[in-house]
Amino acid sequence: MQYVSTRGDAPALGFSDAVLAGLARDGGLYVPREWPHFSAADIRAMRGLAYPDLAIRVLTPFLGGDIAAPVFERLVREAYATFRHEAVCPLVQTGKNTFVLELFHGPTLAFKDVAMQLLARLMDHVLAERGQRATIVGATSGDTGGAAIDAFAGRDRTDIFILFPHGKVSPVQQRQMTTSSAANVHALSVEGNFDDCQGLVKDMFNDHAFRDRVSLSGVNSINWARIMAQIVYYFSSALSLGAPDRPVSFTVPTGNFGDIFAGYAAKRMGLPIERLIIATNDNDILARTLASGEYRTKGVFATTSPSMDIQVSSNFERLLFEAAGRDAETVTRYMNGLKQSGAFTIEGGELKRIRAEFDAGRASVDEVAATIRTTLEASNYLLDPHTAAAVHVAAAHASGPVPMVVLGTAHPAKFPAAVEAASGIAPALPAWLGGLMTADEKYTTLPSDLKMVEDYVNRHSRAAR
Ligand SMILES: Cc1ncc(COP(=O)(O)O)c(C=O)c1O
Ligand SMILES: N[C@@H](CCOP(=O)(O)O)C(=O)O
Repeated sequence: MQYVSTRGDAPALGFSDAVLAGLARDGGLYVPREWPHFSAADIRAMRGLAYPDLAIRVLTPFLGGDIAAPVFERLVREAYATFRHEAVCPLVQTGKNTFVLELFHGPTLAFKDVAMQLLARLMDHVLAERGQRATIVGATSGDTGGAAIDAFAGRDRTDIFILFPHGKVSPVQQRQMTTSSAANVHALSVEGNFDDCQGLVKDMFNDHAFRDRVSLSGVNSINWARIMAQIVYYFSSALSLGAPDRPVSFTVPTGNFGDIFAGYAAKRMGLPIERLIIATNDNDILARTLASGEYRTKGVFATTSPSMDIQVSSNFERLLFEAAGRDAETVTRYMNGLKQSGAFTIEGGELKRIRAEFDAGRASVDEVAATIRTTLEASNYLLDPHTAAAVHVAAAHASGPVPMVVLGTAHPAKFPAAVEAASGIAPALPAWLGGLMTADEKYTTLPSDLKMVEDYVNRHSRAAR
């Protein structure tokens, strides 16, 4: 299996190289050259597999032989042994034909753990085989950072630098990043918003001299392995609901478009997915884009679902590549428009292809709060604000006999203030995270300035030459 860049101007890479590369050298994102495909019989044969076994079955075609089968199997089993639920990603019924797929039973209580626990082990393995070190730089609106720090803390071959927006993440999220005592962990509080942090990370990748000097790698969903690992839970949940003999729809709380792109990938691989529904909060650029065909950034609003407070939705580029028939020139033109004027217009045929697979809706802060309250009353189920945004949007798209699965992306205890204000219940952190809110914090505050951030990384990375 080879991976190609959405901008068409970077060399195609094998799996291990694509994992280490993160962003392609032409600024694009790697996607598999072709989608592996499972027949209905293949999918039927996956029924009853435990989550790690399913992950091995679904993901092996992406490896292209780069990782030996027994090694991959060990890494997968170790990754999912860190989860506190036997099913890893259990499916819970919350309504007549509606379900929440709980993705928050990993070490940091968000769906990011599902991919990050595997990615850290994969990277470590590849670096060890090659006798190399890497510098990992990541941007977070709250959850990726904590998950990455948990997964990479103490690993000798990597130093990890996480940029989070100063004062714009929840206290629990901040402490998951700032209380690590591992010497290879660097939490950087950037004076800006998430888009600024993500822009800095992409600029570091596009500064090739810097990139090569520090052996830069990325763990945001620009990294193909992040998307890849997230494909598995679409299979696990659809199988529980009768796939391949019964279609399923998914509503996904969306920011950077990574999680829902994994659903699109699952569909391309043969999983019978009826609709993929993008749920946004007040930062509704994707809902506006699907409605109008124009992708136009405007200011970021602070909401009660901070991890979705995003305007530049990185993985939408991967979908544009597919919708444009894999025409990298079209994608490059769109992305240049975005860089120059903060906007681009999607052409008719592409928009039609996107609308054929996706719907979109938005939940305001008030609608999120009302959904937390009404779901608790009706189903005795406490939602976090991100999942609540999706439950609100899903209600408008539920269609007859097709089950609707909402991706439950975070545990309510990560956002206790918003959840308590909405429901009157202050969700407690699990006992094993009990010391988090009293542990000492360690982080560095930096302006949103490329040179200053690069200088910091350069001085603190053991991979820097
Ligand atoms: C809790 C939560 N829900 C939803 C999202 C949106 O996911 P994605 O960025 O993959 O669209 C995020 C951030 O990524 C998140 O942390
Ligand atoms: N919501 C994310 C933003 C980064 O997304 P990623 O999936 O590209 O890592 C977060 O919580 O940090």
